[in-house]
Amino acid sequence: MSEAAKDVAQALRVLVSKGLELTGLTDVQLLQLAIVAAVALGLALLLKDVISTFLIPSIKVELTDAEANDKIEAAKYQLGQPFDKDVVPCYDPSTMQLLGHLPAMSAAEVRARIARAKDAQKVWRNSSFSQRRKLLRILLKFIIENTETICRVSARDSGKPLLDAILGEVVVTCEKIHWLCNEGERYLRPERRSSGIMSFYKSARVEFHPVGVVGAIVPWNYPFHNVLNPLTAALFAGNALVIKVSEHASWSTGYYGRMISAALAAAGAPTDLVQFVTGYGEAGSALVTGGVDKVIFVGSTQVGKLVMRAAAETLTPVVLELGGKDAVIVAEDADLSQVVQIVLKAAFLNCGQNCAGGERFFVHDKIYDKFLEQVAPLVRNLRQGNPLGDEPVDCGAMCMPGLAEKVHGLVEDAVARGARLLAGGKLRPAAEMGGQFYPPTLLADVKPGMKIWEEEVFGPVMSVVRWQTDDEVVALANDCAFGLGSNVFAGNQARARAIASRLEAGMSSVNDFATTYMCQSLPFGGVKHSGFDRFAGVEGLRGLCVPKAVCEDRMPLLMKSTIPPPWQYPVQPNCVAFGTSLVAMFYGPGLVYRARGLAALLHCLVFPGAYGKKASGAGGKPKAA
Ligand SMILES: NC(=O)c1ccc[n+]([C@@H]2O[C@H](COP(=O)([O-])OP(=O)(O)OC[C@H]3O[C@@H](n4cnc5c(N)ncnc54)[C@H](O)[C@@H]3O)[C@@H](O)[C@H]2O)c1
Repeated sequence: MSEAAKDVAQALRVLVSKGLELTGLTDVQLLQLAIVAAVALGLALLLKDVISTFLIPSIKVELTDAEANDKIEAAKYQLGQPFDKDVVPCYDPSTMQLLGHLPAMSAAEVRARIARAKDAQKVWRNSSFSQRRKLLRILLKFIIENTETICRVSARDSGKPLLDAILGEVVVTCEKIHWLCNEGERYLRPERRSSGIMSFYKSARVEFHPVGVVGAIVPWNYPFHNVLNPLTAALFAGNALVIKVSEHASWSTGYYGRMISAALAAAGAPTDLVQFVTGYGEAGSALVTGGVDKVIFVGSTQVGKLVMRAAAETLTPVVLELGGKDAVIVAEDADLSQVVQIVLKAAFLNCGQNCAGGERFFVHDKIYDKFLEQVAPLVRNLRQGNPLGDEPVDCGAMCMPGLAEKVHGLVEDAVARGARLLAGGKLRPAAEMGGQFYPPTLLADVKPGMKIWEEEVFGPVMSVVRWQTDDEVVALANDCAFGLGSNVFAGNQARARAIASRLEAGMSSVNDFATTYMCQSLPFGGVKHSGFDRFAGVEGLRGLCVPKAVCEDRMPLLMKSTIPPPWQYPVQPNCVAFGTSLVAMFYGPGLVYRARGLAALLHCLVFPGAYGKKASGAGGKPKAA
């Protein structure tokens, strides 16, 4: 036991014996008392928790037939079927069943929605953090009570298996709400900063004011999380949100939108605070230029550039969360029994339709064959089909029409240029498969020069690359236009960390995959063609605010700013000498400079007449006597 620990133990002994002396209790009685007190405290905390949970209002959301029963038969949607350009047709990509139509909004409708959100935000910006937490807790309670329905609706809209919906739609959303409720206020409260040397008598702080109306434009891969992600942060920061959902996954916003309206009403928030925009690129473009105060764009690099160009017209700030092509590096000493199942999830969760999805798997030469031997049969045995059918499936459908064909083109090109196809890789038309599917595919010996080396796949393809030295794998991984996430597995964690630190990416997970997103305190975002600025985490939350710098007198009765006499208009001949001596006194490198500065300052004040008549102060030097 260390000396310090011995001292503490001795102090405790003295305290207990004094306590026994004072109360007249035996040590057994004291122990009993302590146990009773601990149990009472535990019960009180439990009761508080039960009461506060009970006090969170519950909301009810009526379901339409198609939302309540995903087995009902509906007319089939034919790809390429002509339709009115004023509507967005919604269909289930796993079955091609037509789910309905939503309006393709005009620019005028988008602007009207922004105006409604603006009015609502004028009220909401004054809401307290406890009211904002209440809103989030209402949503969280609803999500917990309706997890399966939320996942089924998402599965129908986007074709993902229920487990993938739980992981990618619900868990991350709950984690985010939990973080916002627990830590959000801490990062949005005014933050003290140092006031500097010359302003030592001031107090300085940053205040985080809501930007106003946030415009979010989101893709189709996670229809629930893509809405709740910007919504929870934007509203918690005191903003309103206008959100443009993807034309390829709009149907579920009916259910999610009713959930949000009910939660806003139950929290006493203005119900116009969240506005949905449905439609195509024109509607998204109208949102960018329609008067929102900040744009969060989540989508492809190509469209991200258009958004940035449009936002330049109105000088609207943008966050760009764009494509990714994440590297997963596996070193020769990695624990394959851990790695194999993780890399399968990295490649095939949500059928590979993840921005931060594993696309490039760099496996060390020494374990390359063993890795492929273990992974290949598992990929071949992945079951694919309708996630809401009678048989369980591991992989679902491709949400976006035409994506399966695009992915297949990349696979064919890689095979033609020497890649080995070890699983999948066969395109079967939607009519034959009953839905838009592309099989889980494994490609070995992928190399630079293949299209798949450069382009984002956004589909169920695991491309495996061989490497030998750490320098080589870093160079290979960085040979990429994208830089969103990155992942390194090695038995030696320090080596994994060292490799990760050299990767050009916005995020790195060491001995895990994309785990940074489960830490909602961390920022999410990329470098290079994966975009810029950050969403999520402290940085993302504060990014939804205007960071206003405020400075005021620390003790106004004792000291306040006044312009020193030499600097008052008309300025005095000693004004420059006064300035130079002040600079030396405050910022001089060491005591000698500072003392000289002080002496010069005193001279300046005591003998102002020594500085001539000119305001220039003759270079700060006293005139010759
Ligand atoms: N970095 C991230 O956080 C993240 C997350 C998910 C997806 N993504 C990326 O999204 C892409 C897939 O999604 P997608 O196919 O829906 O992307 P996309 O860029 O085609 O569309 C995204 C959204 O932008 C809208 N849009 C289209 N043209 C527009 C315009 N001119 N102005 C404004 N909005 C416009 C679309 O209607 C849609 O709502 C992939 O590249 C993927 O990596 C990135």
